[in-house]
Amino acid sequence: MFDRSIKIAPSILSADFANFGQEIQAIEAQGADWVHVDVMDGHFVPNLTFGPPAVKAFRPHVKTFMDVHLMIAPVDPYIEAYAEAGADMIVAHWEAGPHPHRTLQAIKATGTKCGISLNPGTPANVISELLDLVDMVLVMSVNPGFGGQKFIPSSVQKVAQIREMIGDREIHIQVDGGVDPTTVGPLVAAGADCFVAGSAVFKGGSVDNPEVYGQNIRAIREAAEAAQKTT
Ligand SMILES: O=C(CO)[C@@H](O)[C@H](O)COP(=O)(O)O
Ligand SMILES: [Fe+2]
Repeated sequence: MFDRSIKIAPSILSADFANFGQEIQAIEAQGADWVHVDVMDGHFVPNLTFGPPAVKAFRPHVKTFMDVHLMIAPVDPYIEAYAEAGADMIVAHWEAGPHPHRTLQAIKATGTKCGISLNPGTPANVISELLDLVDMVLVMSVNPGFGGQKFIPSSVQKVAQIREMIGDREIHIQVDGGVDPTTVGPLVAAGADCFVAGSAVFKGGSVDNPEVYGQNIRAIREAAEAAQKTT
């Protein structure tokens, strides 16, 4: 059955880079639903993060669901490597190349779940012909590349447009960038169900003080569920 419940996916871009195994275990023990891995190439975005060997090293620590957000161009040559590394879902950017349909077919061929992401400057309607291929649409609510940026409010309207386009298809809408207890409510009302949060989850906590992660996750979830009740 399709899971329409609120899902919180902490981004390990905000974790302690010397301690990923324990950080992943801590966020899961404190209520994370998914673990979000941000892959950056220093070309599509001005930052560099995790190659397939790093993702493979994270895999045994993830007991929930690992979504891998590929901010790389070209993307097609690396899809199989990230699938083999253990991604449960691979998300590619619409802007990563001229053939997003082919990219999504390549992701599906690996057997992992499949998502398409849109930058803040990209309108919703470009994915109308791609929706039958995806399990999730990721709406970027900051320009990709870094954690800790300010939420872009027009993302709410884009989520609503995409929810309308999806109709009765079983597709998640994930929002990524600047999500916290103050920004999540309108996103839920617009139709999103999955929320990436980096700084809002990891701020103030550590593997020695993991209860703070729990408090931070609960604060986002409570704000989201409150909005869901009134929608
Ligand atoms: O994909 C990205 C950034 O490009 C994100 O996943 C960020 O890591 C989210 O961080 P916050 O905005 O929640 O701090
Ligand atoms: Fe991300």
